[in-house]
Amino acid sequence: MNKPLALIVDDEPDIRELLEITLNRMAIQTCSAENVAGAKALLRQKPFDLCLTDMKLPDGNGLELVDFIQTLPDSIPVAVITAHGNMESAILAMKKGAFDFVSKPVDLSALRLLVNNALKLSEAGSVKARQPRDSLLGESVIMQEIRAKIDKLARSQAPVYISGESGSGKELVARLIHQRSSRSDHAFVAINCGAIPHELMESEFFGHKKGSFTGAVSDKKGFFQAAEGGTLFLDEVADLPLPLQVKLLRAIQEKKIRPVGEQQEIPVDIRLLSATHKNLGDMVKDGSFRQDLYYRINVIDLHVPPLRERPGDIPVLVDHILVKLTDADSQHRPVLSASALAALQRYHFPGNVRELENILERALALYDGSSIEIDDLNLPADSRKVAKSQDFDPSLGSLAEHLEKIERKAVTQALEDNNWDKTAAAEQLGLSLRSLCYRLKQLDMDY
Ligand SMILES: Nc1ncnc2c1ncn2[C@@H]1O[C@H](COP(=O)(O)OP(=O)(O)OP(=O)(O)O)[C@@H](O)[C@H]1O
Repeated sequence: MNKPLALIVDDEPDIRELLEITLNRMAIQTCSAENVAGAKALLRQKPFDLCLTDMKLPDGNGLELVDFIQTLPDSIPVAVITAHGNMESAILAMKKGAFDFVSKPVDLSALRLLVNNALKLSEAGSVKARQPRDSLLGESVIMQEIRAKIDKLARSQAPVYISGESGSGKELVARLIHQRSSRSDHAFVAINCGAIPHELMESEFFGHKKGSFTGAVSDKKGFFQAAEGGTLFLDEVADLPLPLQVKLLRAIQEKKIRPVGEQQEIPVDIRLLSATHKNLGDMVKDGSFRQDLYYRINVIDLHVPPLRERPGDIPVLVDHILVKLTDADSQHRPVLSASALAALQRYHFPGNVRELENILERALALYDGSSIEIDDLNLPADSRKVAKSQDFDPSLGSLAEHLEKIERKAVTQALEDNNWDKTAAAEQLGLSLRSLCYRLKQLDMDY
């Protein structure tokens, strides 16, 4: 098998040499450049598997190379070498598509981990070819965009902050990023930060040594060590108490943890994903969430929109859930009447996909065995009224056309009610301003 080929870009000969020796010992061939121009020329000539670049170069900076590599037909993993403590440039590089960073002075064991992760990424198409075990369903434009973003993010080590309402699919998104990444052979550890008693948090996160406190009867590994080599998903990250936020920030920044009662720090290799249904930005403003931690975990932001903003996803979700709940194949699953489906598409789903699962589970217990009707869904009375008055009649057009008509009517009504003030109309419709603008564009009603 051919040895992988890495490009090293640094203007300091000593550092170039150190990196070359380290990589050569890992059976990786290397080429070096001392500036941006030289690096670009080599990148055009040779099929590299990886690039390691210093940030400060005589004729420019490493970010230019990160940008340049994204434009190549076969983009390769690129990691930046940053001055110690300069998290800003590391974060900026990851936002631009660098898959990770290492800080100076370069810790060789951290470098080896990084290089191994990078090379797993470039194993010919292995990431893309890997079959996902879970799938994020939905044919709406926004869901297609989210799936494409997941594929892209799976190739990076950057922390991702997933926002969205409860039950909208944030954990599923996190699992998919992990399953499609080079870390998928290691653990995906999902933690609900709101469910851990505050006094146990430090030991749960970082582990403890036997005898370090009453009740510590043996050494215990924490979540970080459980996720070693894999992904740590912090759900409800907004619920972390301030003292733990400080410790978490340190662990992420240094890539090291110190178990309770232990003198030595232990290096850890995890990818951090986090989520919450709360508004972390507001919490930073009111001082209940640390700005520096927010900045660090929110390198890449991925928003999962509520189900009511993508009613077009409901049919495929219904099919999937009914198959899952009844263990039937897709041809023998129970079916929904057209009016029941239309009612679901009108419903505002405060509990999102999780609520849809519950509604269907209940309906399966109630329906008469032929098809699931509106009454079997047990939706709140007001949403049923609307649905009945707007029943779907297939002779008048397709379901998509029918839904578009309803949507157009509701949007126009809200704009008229609010004197064409988009912000107020969005509020009335229970949408963010951004989603209203997006919908206006889709409906060709942009003004
Ligand atoms: N697009 C989707 N395709 C298939 N299943 C989905 C989709 N979105 C959500 N689900 C399912 O809905 C349920 C809730 O999703 P998930 O737990 O990921 O939501 P969440 O946003 O993390 O919720 P919470 O904020 O309460 O933790 C899960 O069973 C998940 O598999």
